[in-house]
Amino acid sequence: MLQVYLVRHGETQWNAQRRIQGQSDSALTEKGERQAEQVAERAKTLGITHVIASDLGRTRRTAEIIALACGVEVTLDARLRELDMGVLERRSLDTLNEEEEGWRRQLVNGTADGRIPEGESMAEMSERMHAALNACLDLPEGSRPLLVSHGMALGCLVSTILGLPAWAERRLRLRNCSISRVDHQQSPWLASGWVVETAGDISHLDAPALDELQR
Ligand SMILES: O=C(O)[C@@H](CO)OP(=O)(O)O
Repeated sequence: MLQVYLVRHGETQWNAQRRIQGQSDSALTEKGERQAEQVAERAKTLGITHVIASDLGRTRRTAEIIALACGVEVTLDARLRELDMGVLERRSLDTLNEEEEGWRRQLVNGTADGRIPEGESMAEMSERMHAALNACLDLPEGSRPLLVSHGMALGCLVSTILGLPAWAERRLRLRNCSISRVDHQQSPWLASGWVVETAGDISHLDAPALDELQR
């Protein structure tokens, strides 16, 4: 049975400032670097054979720290990027006007194909995230990959594996450097395919970051 570990990157400057990143980027904070070290220590005990990361800077940096601890190289996969948040990228959550806040909320309230202007829908992101996860099935027998991605992207992946709609992702709190695990099982009696073993585990962190919406 293939086990795949899912890690959100460490806290960034813009997470701490409540600024929207999407496919734009900001550097890890000092706390984010420490979180990455702590998740790397945990990863070292898990027998990780591959570290595969979104190609954005914050995930690359987190992945490099984890890969070094695990003695493997980082592979980049752009399908693991955060949702493209179009015209709202780089904006502070606290400066959105009513119309802009409406666009943002459409993403998480079930509006069919809701998207921020010039951005991506949850359904589109779900499709590319599942493609990246399914690519792990082609790794050699005995592989144990760890994917480094983003809050909404991983939330959407885990939600849809559970059978929830892609926009239910905010019902899952995936904090910076949390670990989730999904397994691919083939069973004649139980659901075949991906199952969620654990989601949002932060027991390896000494001081978990607040989610940017909680701040
Ligand atoms: O893009 C962002 O601003 C946030 C949204 O949750 O995602 P992440 O920090 O996980 O990249």
